[in-house]
Amino acid sequence: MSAQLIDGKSIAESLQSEIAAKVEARVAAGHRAPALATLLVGDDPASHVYVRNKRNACVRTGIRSVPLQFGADISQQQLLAEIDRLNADPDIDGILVQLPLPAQIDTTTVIERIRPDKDVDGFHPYNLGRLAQRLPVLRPCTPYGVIEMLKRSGESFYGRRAVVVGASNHVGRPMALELLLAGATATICHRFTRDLADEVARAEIVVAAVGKPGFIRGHWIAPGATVIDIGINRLDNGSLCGDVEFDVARERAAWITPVPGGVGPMTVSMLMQNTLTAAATR
Ligand SMILES: Nc1nc(=O)c2c([nH]1)NC[C@@H]1CN(c3ccc(C(=O)N[C@@H](CCC(=O)O)C(=O)O)cc3)C=[N+]21
Repeated sequence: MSAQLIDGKSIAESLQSEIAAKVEARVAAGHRAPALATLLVGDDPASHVYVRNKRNACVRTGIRSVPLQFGADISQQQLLAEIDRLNADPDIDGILVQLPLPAQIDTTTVIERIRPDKDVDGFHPYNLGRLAQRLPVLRPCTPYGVIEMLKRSGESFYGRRAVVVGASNHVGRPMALELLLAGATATICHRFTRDLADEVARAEIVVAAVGKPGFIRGHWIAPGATVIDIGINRLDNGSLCGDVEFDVARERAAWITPVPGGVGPMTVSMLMQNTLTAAATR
């Protein structure tokens, strides 16, 4: 049996239409359009796809995009001064600093400088802490997108065994917190996990967030499982692939997300949602 594909791209598009309607209603009620400032430092080629997709999503939802670009040699102090300016600007609702940053800049210092109520990435310790305490405000876009995608495909979480592979601050950890909030039994696996194949084989929901092409072997997947692939790996031939050995996994899973066209577009839609939320709670 071959798994059903979860069409993240089309779910993300429906979500953007709903966000567009809400933005339009706000504007009709006399508010200005929500505004998102994005700060791109240097030019990491991998950032371009994401930046382009964000720009398109802003156009589709009616969110005002304020793109700011800086040379790779900008000092930390200069970048922090930009954030301070945007923090204080009443016409800006959301601030996103594209990661990774060049080596002279300390990422934690930068993230912690963004006002929590403008932190549309949901990376600030305030927002992660709120999620950990079941009181989410601005939620990290990728994990939030995975939950929204599964809800909209009619999947339930209560009591289900979910295994997240990857324990990063921005994806794996908040993913486990989201699954826990949704009622799943959440396990996080990482580089010191002793028997990864066993952990994955026990999972009814597998979420891969490793950043290594084909790292999750298809034969590990339990028959009938739901497989969510967060990996976005660019191969030498220019194509994108996920962390899951897709062709084998899809013959065992009941539901699986493709790469591209799965979680990536959902991340972008949740960024639009967070920007709208930030504007509405201003
Ligand atoms: N502060 C910050 N926040 C982020 O959320 C963030 C970041 N920095 N740095 C880079 C990563 C990567 N990321 C992507 C999100 C969506 C797609 C995406 O839309 N992918 C599509 C497009 C594929 C294509 O057209 O090639 C897909 O998977 O179908 C890609 C990459 C967000 N990131």
